[in-house]
Amino acid sequence: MTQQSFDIAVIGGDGIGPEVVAEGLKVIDAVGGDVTVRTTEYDLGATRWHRTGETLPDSVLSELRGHDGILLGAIGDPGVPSGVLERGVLLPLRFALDHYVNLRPAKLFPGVTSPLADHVTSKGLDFVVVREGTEGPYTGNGGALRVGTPAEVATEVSVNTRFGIERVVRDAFARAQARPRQHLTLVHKHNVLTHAGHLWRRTVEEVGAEFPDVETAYQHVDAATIFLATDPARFDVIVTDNLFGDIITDIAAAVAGGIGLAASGNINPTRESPSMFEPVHGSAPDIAGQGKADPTAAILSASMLLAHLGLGAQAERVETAVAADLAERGTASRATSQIGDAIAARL
Ligand SMILES: NC(=O)c1ccc[n+]([C@@H]2O[C@H](COP(=O)([O-])OP(=O)(O)OC[C@H]3O[C@@H](n4cnc5c(N)ncnc54)[C@H](O)[C@@H]3O)[C@@H](O)[C@H]2O)c1
Ligand SMILES: CC(C)[C@H](C(=O)O)[C@@H](O)C(=O)O
Ligand SMILES: [Mg+2]
Repeated sequence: MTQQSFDIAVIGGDGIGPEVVAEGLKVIDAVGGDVTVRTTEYDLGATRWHRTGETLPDSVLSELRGHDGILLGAIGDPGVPSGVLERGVLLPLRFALDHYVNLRPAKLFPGVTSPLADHVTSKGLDFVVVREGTEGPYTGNGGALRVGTPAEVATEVSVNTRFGIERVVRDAFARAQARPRQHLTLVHKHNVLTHAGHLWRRTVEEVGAEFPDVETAYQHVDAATIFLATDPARFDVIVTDNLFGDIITDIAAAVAGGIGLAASGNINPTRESPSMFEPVHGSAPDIAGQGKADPTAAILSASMLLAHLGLGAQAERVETAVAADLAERGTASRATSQIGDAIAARL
């Protein structure tokens, strides 16, 4: 078999980011075989900002574009004003690299304890959220007037384009079509957000005509949170906007065994720019530096990266090793590096 080699950019970032990414890299190394993964580390986040005042320099962005994929830990730090790094590093990466599919699987692995009752989880919990990644209220379309006065006004306009919705909806339908259940739920709030909501609803109806095998459903986002907590088995693929997707994927992570297990991919399906894989969680300042963050989400994100590179067999091996580790782990608390070592050892 021919040796395959890939160039991966690594952004540890802030807080527990570098701690969990190190374990993801350990696992990628352990996959070995005829795959060579060269990694280049990029220093982005609070440390760089304190040192230089920079968030995401153009030169770094253009170097990142030259890689086959990006593995990221987390961005955000309590020592930096809120939003500076999130809006200065993380979102510019997702926007500039046109990561319009933010893919967030939620699956309850055997042996993992969910906060949901057994009779709820016995029906299964295995769905994927396709979160739009480049639009909605995230675009920065807004502003503030008369700041600090009693007459202050602030706006954050949600931007929804037919182009942006259609491409992510088509991707979600294709994913639903390829899954055994062939079911897609649109989550929005078209009873109140009538302009954006109806555009999403019509787009789902129209694109859906191209996927006659896929059954569709609709849920308002508030009701969707009920069913995520009481009957997650009803979901197969969920498609939703950027902000609703952010919120429901933290709930999805919680019911699937915890935020330490939830992986994600910021994907550019056209492959015109590298996709970026990262845990759903953030920099967890409350536990940073203590070696107790769960690196499983970062390891599963690394596995999604391998799959994206066309290394499906290797990705499956990682997922199998993670499943075995989770089944054995029980409620024992283990250090970040011990979990990474145990999963790598299974490979
Ligand atoms: N993609 C990202 O880079 C990303 C995602 C979410 C939040 N953030 C940023 O991270 C910072 C902290 O945000 P937050 O506190 O709202 O969310 P968070 O996800 O960092 O933490 C929420 C809770 O989950 C726990 N937690 C998170 N990851 C864990 C892990 N791997 N193992 C065990 N426990 C874990 C934390 O200890 C905390 O109690 C903020 O600056 C935020 O903007 C970044
Ligand atoms: C940090 C923040 C910008 C980010 C988001 O809202 O997308 C995070 O919460 C996530 O879920 O990746
Ligand atoms: Mg989030």
